[in-house]
Amino acid sequence: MLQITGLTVKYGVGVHALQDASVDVPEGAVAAVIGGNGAGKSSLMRAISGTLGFHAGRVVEGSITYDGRNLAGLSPQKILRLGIAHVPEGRRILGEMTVLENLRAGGAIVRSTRKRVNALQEIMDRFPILAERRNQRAGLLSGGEQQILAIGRGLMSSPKVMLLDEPTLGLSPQMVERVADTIREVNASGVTVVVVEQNAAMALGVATDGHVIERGRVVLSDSAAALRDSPDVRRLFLGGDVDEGLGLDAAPASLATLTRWSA
Ligand SMILES: Nc1ncnc2c1ncn2[C@@H]1O[C@H](COP(=O)(O)OP(=O)(O)OP(=O)(O)O)[C@@H](O)[C@H]1O
Repeated sequence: MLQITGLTVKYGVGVHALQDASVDVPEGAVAAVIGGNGAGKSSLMRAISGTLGFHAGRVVEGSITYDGRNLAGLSPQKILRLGIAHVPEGRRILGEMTVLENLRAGGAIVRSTRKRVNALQEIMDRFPILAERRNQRAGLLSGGEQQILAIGRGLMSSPKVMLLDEPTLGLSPQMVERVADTIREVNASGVTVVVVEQNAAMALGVATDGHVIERGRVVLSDSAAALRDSPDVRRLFLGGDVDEGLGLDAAPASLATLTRWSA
């Protein structure tokens, strides 16, 4: 469904954030992209959603195709209309606005009023916490609730693909579990998900496929189950048994090199 081939991304004149990165995301998958700080994970998401320009970045080589269509040169609005929603790192909730206003903002670009009303109802039904707090200022929600709101806002455009950038950053273990369940629900409703995480245990716990990025290069791609079982991935990214609870035992990703994979 989404094919990233030989992608090289640069910021300014010097910084290579991604080099020759290739990732295939089949329809219906949950693809986890894991790696340490500064590995290039957010840059991959920005490249897909066409938002690199907001960060003074650009694709200098390679291609991204979605349902066979090359996304090169398309605006973020056009990519959103085609069915790819990006929930960026940091959630970007409008804290002074209500939960409802935040959700409506998510559908503003792509939907008719009638479709927006229907989407809103579906999201309220799916996430009771958002329905209960619909008229409260979004800034009063907990971090985890704000993440669920950010996901709900992304769903307002009825995407076929959702890009989630660090959805569990700064959340309590209980909230990490809740966000993981939300990702599963979103996927079960037919949305293909790409989730970028430093919490590798959470990401590989919900994913079907996984990709390890190290210093701008995709050094390993396999099924999530194979990555969970890989001694190297366990040592570098998991630090515990993922089956024992979504990331609760996870050590932060090590920046130790994975050179033998990148050879
Ligand atoms: N707007 C920018 N201008 C210049 N360099 C940038 C910019 N954004 C990211 N970079 C650099 O590009 C590289 C990849 O960054 P990116 O944010 O994609 O990594 P990441 O894996 O998402 O890291 P993190 O988990 O810390 O967000 C890093 O060296 C980073 O410093």
